[in-house]
Amino acid sequence: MSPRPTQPRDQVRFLGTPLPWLGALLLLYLLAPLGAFVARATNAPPGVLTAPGIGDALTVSLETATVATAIITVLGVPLAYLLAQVHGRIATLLGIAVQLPLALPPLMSGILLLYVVGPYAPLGRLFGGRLTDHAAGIVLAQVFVAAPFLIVAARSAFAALDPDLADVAATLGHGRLSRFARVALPGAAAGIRAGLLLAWLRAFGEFGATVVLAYHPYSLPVYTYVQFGSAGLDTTVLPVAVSLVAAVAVLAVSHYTAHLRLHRRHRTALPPPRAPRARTSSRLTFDLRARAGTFQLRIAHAAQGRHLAILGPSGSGKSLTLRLVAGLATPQAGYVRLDEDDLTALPPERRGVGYVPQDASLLPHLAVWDQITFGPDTDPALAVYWLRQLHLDGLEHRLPHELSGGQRRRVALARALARDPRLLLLDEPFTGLDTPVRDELRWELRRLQQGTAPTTVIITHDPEDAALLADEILIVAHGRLLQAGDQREVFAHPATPEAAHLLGIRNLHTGRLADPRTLVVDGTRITVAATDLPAGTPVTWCIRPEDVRLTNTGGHPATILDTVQVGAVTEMHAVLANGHSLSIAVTTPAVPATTGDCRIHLPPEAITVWPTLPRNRW
Ligand SMILES: Nc1ncnc2c1ncn2[C@@H]1O[C@H](COP(=O)(O)OP(=O)(O)OP(=O)(O)O)[C@@H](O)[C@H]1O
Repeated sequence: MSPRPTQPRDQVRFLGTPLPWLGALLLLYLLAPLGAFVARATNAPPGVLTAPGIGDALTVSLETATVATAIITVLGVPLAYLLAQVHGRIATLLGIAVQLPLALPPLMSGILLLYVVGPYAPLGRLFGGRLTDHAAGIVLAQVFVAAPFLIVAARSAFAALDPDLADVAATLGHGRLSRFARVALPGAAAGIRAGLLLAWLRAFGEFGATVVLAYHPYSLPVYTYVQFGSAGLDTTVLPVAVSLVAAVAVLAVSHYTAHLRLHRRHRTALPPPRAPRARTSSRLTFDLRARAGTFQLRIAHAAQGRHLAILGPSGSGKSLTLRLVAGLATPQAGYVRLDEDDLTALPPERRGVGYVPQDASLLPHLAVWDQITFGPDTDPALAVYWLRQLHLDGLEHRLPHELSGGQRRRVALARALARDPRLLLLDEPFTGLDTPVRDELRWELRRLQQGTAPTTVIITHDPEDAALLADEILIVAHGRLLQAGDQREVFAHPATPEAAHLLGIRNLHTGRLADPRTLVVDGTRITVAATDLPAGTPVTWCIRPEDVRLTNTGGHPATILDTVQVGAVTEMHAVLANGHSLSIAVTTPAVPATTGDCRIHLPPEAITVWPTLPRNRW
């Protein structure tokens, strides 16, 4: 989402505080010397505006600063990337080490460098003393003092990247180097550009280390120092003016290029579409043990169905399971198989698995067509097929921020499908979408599943997603499998109260068995299908709202407190005489909105009973 522009009212409020005055004070301090310089320069006697040798000094400074910045870029960007990847004590130590040159007075940095590249140091001798008092010495000094500016800025930019982008790129077939070049570099471009500018400016203005390491040839700052020392303040007017002009020119160019758009928009004609080749659906089998921090996951399943849903509460290990299957996380032990193929040892880019993370994770600098064909071996004809199937025609040139939430999800889906994966992994694909968009996309996905889409595994919190998009359900909680099986079977017979809760069954209560066929709930006796539990067992029981019947005779007295018509379903909130709440859902015939006394029938075969165990939670 793009940041909200500052409103004029906000600005007015800001102006009423002391903050602008504090900022203005610093700005005044920063600009005052420049103002004073301009005043002095305009009144300077004409004779001081000549400075023999200044052209050479300027050339030396421009060239050495540019070469130093090039070296800093080639070496510093990979170092910054590496530093953004490592964590812990080593990362902290490395971070401190690369920032040390910032803390040292440049003069001392020059002295330290002399120990390494000076004429009597081993490296200096190796180069016949040409690393000092030479342009090479200026470059070495500039690299030392200016490199931290790039490294610090680029490291922050790399660290701020959404890791899902690299994960998606991996599942699309991009190896490590390609992910660095195609995902990390463009993503961190703004930070790198800012770091480069700072590094160049710092290198251009470098004096302290340079004067120790390479007094000759004169760089512009050293030349200015020499002029000042030998002929006084007035003779520095021209060198200072030249420095200012050069710095302002570089800042202006940088400012202009910062607004140039890095992204490309697709302009060529699309090829004719090609449908994915028909194939038998693959069966997923896995047995995985993994750790994430203190969290332990142990999950195994041999899928019988073609489409799996993993249902579970937040933090139960659903995403971790999906990432393990995709190869984006490493298990402590176990395997992942697709049919007879063992994927366990394969990196994500070679698993042939499509992955759609929770928030679509589109690359911000790529237009829709480039997103969909981002996989290195994506067939453009297949990409066009999915573009059309997912109703994205006409949006090819749009950038992610120009798409709606639903369109972004469609692009992410098309991108994963365009590589023709054998297995499609979807991590909560409808989160954050409003109901109509969610419904539309859900039915769209179901249509694709029934057609050409590959085997799918979908993670969801929503039982409706599972009912619509899976023929097999896995319920996980606390890193363990609670129940797995055919979708209808799991919905009809949840294995535990926690599973029932996750399946969205609302009428979940406790009671005690008077005998294997009679449940007592706060004095109300309810007949259940025969259980093999002994009399006196404390139990948890449930009945689906749609299984509760309104009746004229028999049943239990109850009071309807509220009735709501939700589409074709009438939902009622009732209480039994003992005060227990019950949800009732009636589809046909339409029930008039009503409240008041009634009688309800709880069919014994619709009631599920579990012995209450101390660890049962929902
Ligand atoms: N990098 C990590 N370091 C430490 N713990 C982690 C890490 N990644 C995940 N976890 C922990 O692992 C557990 C499982 O995480 P996971 O993302 O798989 O949950 P989830 O079931 O997908 O949850 P949600 O529905 O909220 O996305 C959580 O308790 C989480 O805090």
